[in-house]
Order: sequence, then structure tokens, then C-alpha cells
Amino acid sequence: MTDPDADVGDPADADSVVEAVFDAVAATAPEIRAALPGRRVESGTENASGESVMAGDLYADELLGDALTAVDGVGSFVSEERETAVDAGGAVGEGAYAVAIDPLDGSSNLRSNNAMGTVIGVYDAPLPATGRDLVAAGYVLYGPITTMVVADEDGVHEEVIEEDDGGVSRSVVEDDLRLPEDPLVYGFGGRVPDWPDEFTAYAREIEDELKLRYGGAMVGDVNQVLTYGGVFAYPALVDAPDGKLRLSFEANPIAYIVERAGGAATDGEIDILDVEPEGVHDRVPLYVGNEGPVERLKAALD
Ligand SMILES: O=P(O)(O)OC[C@H]1O[C@](O)(COP(=O)(O)O)[C@@H](O)[C@@H]1O
Ligand SMILES: [Mg+2]
Ligand SMILES: [Mg+2]
Repeated sequence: MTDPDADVGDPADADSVVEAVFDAVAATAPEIRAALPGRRVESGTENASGESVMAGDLYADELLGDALTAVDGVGSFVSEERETAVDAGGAVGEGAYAVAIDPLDGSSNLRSNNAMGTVIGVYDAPLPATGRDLVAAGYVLYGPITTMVVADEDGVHEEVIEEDDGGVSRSVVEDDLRLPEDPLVYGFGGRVPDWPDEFTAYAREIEDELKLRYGGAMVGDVNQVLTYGGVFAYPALVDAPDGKLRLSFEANPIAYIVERAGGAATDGEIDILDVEPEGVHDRVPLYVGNEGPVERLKAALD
């Protein structure tokens, strides 16, 4: 529950809520990872986006829901897997924060045992809100190593999360994560025949310049771009002009992180962080990475 004496709008208070949120996320990460082997099957339900939910999605959502609604200063919990927000006590925007999560990003990779993630956005306005209302964002990457990237107004850092004597340790391995200046890799989602012609033409140019890295989990693919430089896109498709990814749970937090690391993020026209949502489950095309390729993309789609 929110501390009733909390100083409304005090930035120090935002810092401590953000810290507690990422403590809670780090504490659940080994548990989520350990639970995945038995949860590689469909749960038999569909989520608010009309997508089939895996057993692992549900488990991660429940665990993170319990952990995050218990954090002092979290007033609202919103998840890709839930139709509506959970009231966690406290007025969002008046000392309390809204936490939005994609509990398991790339969960179709469960069956094939490839990388997946968890995405977190901490907003100081009730959702739906724009990405300008984010005060912090981050993601966990369940790769061969469990890592967590966290961005706030001070910058971006990367940690390794490990189980440690019955507890969980967080070790910072990169304290000022910046996109490398020279882009090296690209990863574009969706079927090529479904891409609009302008995007296909842009992709043909990029293919000549960069190396393909596409794993089918946004977190894993964006992490490659943050590490090596480059561009990731889940573009507008001919029959799905809003693409696939969700603004509140996926595009906004990723845009916030990449922009804090020196990069750019657009929906093809404007900065992702300026996109005005109508609902919390809205989708948006996402083009993100080094400024050079993202600006070229905007020009190509113009
Ligand atoms: O299978 P596709 O069409 O390449 O889509 C992959 C994209 O869909 C996603 O898996 C959607 O996320 P969820 O798994 O959270 O629904 C992204 O991680 C990824 O970028
Ligand atoms: Mg996702
Ligand atoms: Mg998901």
C-alpha cells in the first residue's frame, strides 16, 4: 500500500519506488526462469490482444502481479495478459505510480527454447498514457545468463541476476550503457510479403549494410541492437497498419530505454514516446535503434 505520508511529486520518492519495483522484478526473475520447463504449453485462454496465452505467460503474470502490487508506491498494475488494471492502492500521479508489464515477451520461443524477456514500464500517470509519463523502464532477458537492463532519467545500466544462498544478487556489469556509434545488426519482424513496399525497399538497403539478427523475442532482438548497434523493427504490415507490438507494455518502455542510451524510436512518423494511446492494449509499429538508420527509415516511409 502507498505510504499516506509520501511527499507528492517528490523526485526522491520516485527514485525509491523505481528501486523497489526493480528489486521486486529481480527477485522474481530466477523463480520465473525455474518455472518455465513445465510451462511450455498453451494455457487454453486468449488475452486482450486476442493472442493465445502460454502457461508460462500466465505464471509470470501472476508472480509479477503479486510482487509488484505489494510494492509501496505502486498504485496500479497493468499487464499485457489482463483486460483491465489492478488497483494496488494510492492515486497514480499523486505520489503513486502505474506499473505496466509484458510478463513474458517472446513466449512463442518457449517451445523452441530460445530467448525471452520481461518488460517493465513505470509511469507517473494512469494508463493509457504516453511514454513521456514514464519515469523508468527496463527489461529482464532470460538468455544463457539472466540480465536486467534498467533506464531512468540518469541513464541506462545492465545487471546480472543470480540466485545466491537462497536469495537473489544483482551485479551491475555495465553502468552507463550506450548504443555503439557504428550500427552492426538488424532484426525485422513480420512476414516479408506482408511488409509495405516502402519498408521492403528500406530493408533491402539495410540488408546490404548490417548483419541479420532476429530471434522472435523483442527483448532479445533489442538487446542485440543495444549491445552491437543497429536497428530493430516490428513494422506496420499491409493488413495490420498498427503492427503487432503493444505501445504501453512493449514499445514505450523499449523506446525509453533506447533513447536514454543515445538512440531513437519512432512509429514511422513521430517519436514513440509522443504516441497518444486510446486504450492500454493499443498496438503500434516500432522502429528503434541508432539515430542514423531510424532517421533513414522515417525518410523512406515518408
Ligand atoms: O513471431 P513474429 O511475428 O516474428 O513476432 C515476434 C514478436 O512478437 C512478440 O513475441 C510479441 O510479444 P509477446 O510474446 O509478449 O506476445 C515480440 O517479442 C516479437 O518481437
Ligand atoms: Mg511481448
Ligand atoms: Mg508477452
